[in-house]
Amino acid sequence: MDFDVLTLFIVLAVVLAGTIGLFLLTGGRRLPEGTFPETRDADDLPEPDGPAGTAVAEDTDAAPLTTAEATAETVTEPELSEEVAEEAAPTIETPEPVAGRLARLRARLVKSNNVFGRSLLALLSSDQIDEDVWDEIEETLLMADLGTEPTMELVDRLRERVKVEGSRDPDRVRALLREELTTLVDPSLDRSLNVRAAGRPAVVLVVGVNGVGKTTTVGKLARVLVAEDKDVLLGAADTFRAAAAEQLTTWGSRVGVPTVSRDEGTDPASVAYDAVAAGIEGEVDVVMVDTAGRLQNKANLMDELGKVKRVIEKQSEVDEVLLVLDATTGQNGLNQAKVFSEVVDVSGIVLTKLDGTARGGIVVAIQRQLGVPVKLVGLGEGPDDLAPFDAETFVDALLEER
Ligand SMILES: Nc1nc2c(ncn2[C@@H]2O[C@H](COP(=O)(O)OP(=O)(O)OP(=O)(O)O)[C@@H](O)[C@H]2O)c(=O)[nH]1
Repeated sequence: MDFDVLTLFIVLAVVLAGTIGLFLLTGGRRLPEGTFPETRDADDLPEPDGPAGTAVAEDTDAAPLTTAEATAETVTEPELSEEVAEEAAPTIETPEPVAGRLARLRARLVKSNNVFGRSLLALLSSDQIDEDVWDEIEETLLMADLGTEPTMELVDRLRERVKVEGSRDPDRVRALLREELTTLVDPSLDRSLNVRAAGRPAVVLVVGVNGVGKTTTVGKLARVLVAEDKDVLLGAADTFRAAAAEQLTTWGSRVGVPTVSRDEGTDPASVAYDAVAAGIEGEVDVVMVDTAGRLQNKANLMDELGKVKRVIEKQSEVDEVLLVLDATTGQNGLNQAKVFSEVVDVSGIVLTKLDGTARGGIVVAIQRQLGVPVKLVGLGEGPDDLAPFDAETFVDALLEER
């Protein structure tokens, strides 16, 4: 009898202990069979109905838990994920749309450059165009950095046409000047940017002397490309100054574009190589490589630039080599353009700071000397102050009445 009581007592104790243990393990919730989540990737889970996460937020008290609910509870820490989301999503700027940007920049071009056009018009409309007037016209063209040869050519053409037509009517004179200037600026040149490549990113290399606006141009151009829905990656191959890489990174991050940069003093060719490799790996549309400013008469620096291009070419063609020239340096830019072209085969010119000068004639001089088209113009320090160059718009802006 004593033995039976003892056995019963032991059995009851074991059952009670088991029940308490189970209760503690399950936290008091009833778990339906086969629904307890093992840790697994979210990808393995069935799609919950409705927007992600809402079911968990609304249903926490209801039993039983579904697999998705239970897993979400295990894996997701809402406060933590909100913090991460905030940190990972900085405010991305939306670049100015093309139409608005171009209208604004055209007005700026008119403002700084039509002094040149208007004085030409005034001279050509004068009652009597004697030798003094022709000398003044010549001087105006030279002052605008048109270059000697194009100036002589234009004056000859104008002399001839004014003589034949004999008209001083301002509208007629404007039309005539417009035609001749447009011919000089050459609307037939292909000014499109080569930023499309089949099966790989297009590679753009940006070069020039110090302080002309290379980094700014890369930043502005990245915005233009982002506005055109292109995936862009930047390479900071200006390793002379740490600040240059920071400047570029800032430009990029403002529009959500990543930048590959390395420590100051790193071989710029290796940074360029890494940037292009990252672009290929990430399957971006365009990789733009910024380089350090260098004087065209420093042979070692020009050799270094040649090496940057050659090293990139180990894994990709370079589709566009943009030489950035400061319009305010006038004819000086021509020497730079010549030497850079010999070293890296320049395919397009970016003429910056055209907002600060009435020397728009440099466009003609450069194209003549190099046979390379001006493709872009910088018209201010603002992020959206870069415009594609168009011969007719440019000439119209020169001759526009304000
Ligand atoms: N007004 C005006 N300023 C410009 C334009 N483009 C660039 N700048 C200014 O020119 C200065 C030099 O620009 P950066 O982009 O740093 O020139 P950089 O060629 O990269 O300079 P380095 O790397 O030192 O050779 C900056 O103050 C720019 O804001 C432009 O189109 N108009």
